[in-house]
Amino acid sequence: MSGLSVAGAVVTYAGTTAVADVDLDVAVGEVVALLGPSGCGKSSLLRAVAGLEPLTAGRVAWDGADLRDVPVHRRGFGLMFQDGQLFAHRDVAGNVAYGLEMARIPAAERRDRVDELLELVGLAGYQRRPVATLSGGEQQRVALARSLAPRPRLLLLDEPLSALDRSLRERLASDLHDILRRAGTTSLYVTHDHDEAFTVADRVAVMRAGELVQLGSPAELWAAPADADVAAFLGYRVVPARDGGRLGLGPQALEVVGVVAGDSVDGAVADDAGGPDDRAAADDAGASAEAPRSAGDGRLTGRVTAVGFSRGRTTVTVDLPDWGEQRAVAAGIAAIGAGDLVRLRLDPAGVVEL
Ligand SMILES: Nc1ncnc2c1ncn2[C@@H]1O[C@H](COP(=O)(O)OP(=O)(O)OP(=O)(O)O)[C@@H](O)[C@H]1O
Repeated sequence: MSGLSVAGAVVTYAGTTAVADVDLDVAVGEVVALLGPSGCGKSSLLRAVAGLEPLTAGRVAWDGADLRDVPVHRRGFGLMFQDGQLFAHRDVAGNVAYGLEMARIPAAERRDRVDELLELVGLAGYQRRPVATLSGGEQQRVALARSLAPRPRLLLLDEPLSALDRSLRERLASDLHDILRRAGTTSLYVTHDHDEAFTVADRVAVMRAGELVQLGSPAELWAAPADADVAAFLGYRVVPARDGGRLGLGPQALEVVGVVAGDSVDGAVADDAGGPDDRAAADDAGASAEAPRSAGDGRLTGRVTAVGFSRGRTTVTVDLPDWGEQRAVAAGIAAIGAGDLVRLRLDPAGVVEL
């Protein structure tokens, strides 16, 4: 079985092109995320796969069979949206059983399947709860159970977590990863959040202005973003490199290795950090209280403008010559404050050349 195949897909609205010539395959059992900023065409592509939006050109096929003339409800695809759109007058079990009733599954079998699904989504025992008494996260778990119940051959999820707050979103994204794998459900997952895409998906398709600009596993995308825009969208800070090109600094790329006593920054230093191959900068850990050397020795020095604390680590914002304000981690530096002059290490593993 070959799964989903999208070829040359174009979606237009009154002359505006929302999806421009997209090719995308999703293998059976695979979870692929469509990732991109608002308005880039993710939902339009998802809706075209569902059959909710007509294709202006191209084709959508499942297991090699063109779905052009197959209406939405006959595609065997499940749908889940940001707002789970639960039936308020039904309890949790009634919601999960909905698709099974439509498919005329016998009552006893329905009950077993509902129990199994609630167990899978972490809501065992919730069968009789009115949905209005559930938290937002629980409601989305019910919505997920409901869309998985009829065993869709493809599950289409459109920003299923975006109405939830961040910590809940992170936890549910990781649960979703496990649930979709355990259910073995082939899935296409729309999100504008790179962390969510990386957590949930096997492969991520980055979209921009209607086009698919890069497709790869989270590790592949992170290791080699297609261009500066993709890098920035994935969370890299794009800065100029000394060769006239650009570098992407990952969130852990800069580490404070010491506070410089007194003195001012002696010459521009940012252009001495050449990037991943600049081992001189990387090796420069250690000494903590000496004046910066002159430009050319591969050291980075900058002035702290703000100090924060995030997930158990001290982070600082440092103003660097040529690179402006950048975030750096400051593990193990006890006393550090705004105004301090600090020396930093550039970790080559956290930097990409663009
Ligand atoms: N029904 C419609 N009629 C006209 N234009 C539309 C319609 N739906 C979407 N568009 C336009 O098509 C483009 C792509 O929209 P789409 O919703 O697919 O993007 P998206 O990446 O999913 O964005 P978001 O995350 O904000 O939903 C946008 O410019 C949007 O304004």
